[in-house]
Amino acid sequence: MQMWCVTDPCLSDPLIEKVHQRVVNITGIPKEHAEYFQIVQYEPGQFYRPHQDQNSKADSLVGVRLSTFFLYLQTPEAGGATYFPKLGVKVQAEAGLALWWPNVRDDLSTDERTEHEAQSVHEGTKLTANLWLHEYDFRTPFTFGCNLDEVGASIQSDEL
Ligand SMILES: O=C(O)CCC(=O)C(=O)O
Ligand SMILES: [Fe+2]
Repeated sequence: MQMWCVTDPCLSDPLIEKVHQRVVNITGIPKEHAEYFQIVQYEPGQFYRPHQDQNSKADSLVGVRLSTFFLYLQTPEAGGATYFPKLGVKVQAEAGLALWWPNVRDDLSTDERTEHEAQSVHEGTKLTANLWLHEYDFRTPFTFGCNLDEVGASIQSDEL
């Protein structure tokens, strides 16, 4: 199950604002450059195949998805790790932890090294949040109703 925190009451929730402000403090990437929090819940047997998060054209209005800020909100009882096969890094899902990784190289080409997968949850529920951080302002064109599919930042392209 997934949902986007793109309308009220979620969007202006003080906790969401506070978490986003912390992301801004850590990354230095302005709030407007972020997509909206995507909340994803995995039940036993659910996973997300290996992929790269960058899906937005470099010459698009919003630019590339520079990096991913990823939060674990609920710890599953078993399984559900995030695995970066090219880096040989596996992070066990644990509520309160956050990961921040780059999706592109300096020349804005996709950085295949940060390909990753959500491994299958075996027991319990895993709850997470993605926040994709763009090169340019994402929120203003989104608010004005620009068709972001056409500019390459399809906010609904991520599937479980
Ligand atoms: O849940 C995870 O461990 C990773 C999820 C992910 O890669 C995504 O939603 O793009
Ligand atoms: Fe991902």
